[in-house]
Amino acid sequence: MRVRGLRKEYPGHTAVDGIDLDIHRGEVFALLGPNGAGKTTTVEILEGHRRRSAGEASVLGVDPGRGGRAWRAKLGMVLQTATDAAELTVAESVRHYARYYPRPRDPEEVIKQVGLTEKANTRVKSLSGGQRRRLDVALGIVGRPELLFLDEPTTGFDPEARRRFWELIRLLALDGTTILLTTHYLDEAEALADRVSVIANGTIVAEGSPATLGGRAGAEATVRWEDATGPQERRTATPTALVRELSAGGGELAGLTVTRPTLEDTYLELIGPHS
Ligand SMILES: Nc1ncnc2c1ncn2[C@@H]1O[C@H](COP(=O)(O)OP(=O)(O)OP(=O)(O)O)[C@@H](O)[C@H]1O
Repeated sequence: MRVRGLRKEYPGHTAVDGIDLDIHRGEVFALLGPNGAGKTTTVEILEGHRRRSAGEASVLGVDPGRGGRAWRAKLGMVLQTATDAAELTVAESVRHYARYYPRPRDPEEVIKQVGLTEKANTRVKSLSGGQRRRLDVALGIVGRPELLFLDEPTTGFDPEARRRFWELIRLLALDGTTILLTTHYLDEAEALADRVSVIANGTIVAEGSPATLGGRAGAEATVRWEDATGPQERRTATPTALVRELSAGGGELAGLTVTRPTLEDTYLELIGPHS
């Protein structure tokens, strides 16, 4: 996927203000950013659901503004707003969706992968919020997409469902599926994404791997410990040397921790000036 200078103007408001993206085949890419940053608008343009005001975009080699049926069949989507077929059962919904695609996955297998086997014969309207979201994921992947868009896919998931979903995404990525994900969960981005972009006010403010974003890899460590006078804290680029110096007397250092900025710390620092 290649995007250059993407813009979206609404009356009196620029939602996306010149975004460039390169997402390679088989890559898991996460878009991060505060509410209203322009993530969903960007994703919807790339899915062919929204017209752009300016810029270039190529998604699986096709301009998403002009993608036809064959192009659409190669995409999978989990949108923010749930699909509505409340009277059908889970199994009926997934089977129904599978029929739209030339090479669908086995619906029963997909239902199992999202952990809904026990609910296969339950009507969609009777599912809990998190179960409903898992069904959305099932519908997004049943067509065996080459490119999968996931817009805040795990909102409402319990922790176990989230871990299970992460496993599923890793399997899909191993299988060669390209994945574009938006999320507010920084641990999710860290667990899944090869690369992330941080969007604020419609522009990209940082891009990189979760480990190196915003200079994170080279950031100073914070060393904390306790001595007779109470809790101590020092920031240093050479924590090993500091710990060696502190422990020269041979005793244990009470309460010793060495931490680096988390992805969340880095993210909050990046968007700070924009929020
Ligand atoms: N149809 C619309 N008409 C006018 N403004 C819109 C429309 N859709 C979105 N916007 C505005 O565009 C901006 C970007 O919205 P968008 O939904 O892309 O943000 P987001 O990054 O996905 O946020 P969130 O994290 O809350 O989902 C917001 O200020 C929003 O109010």
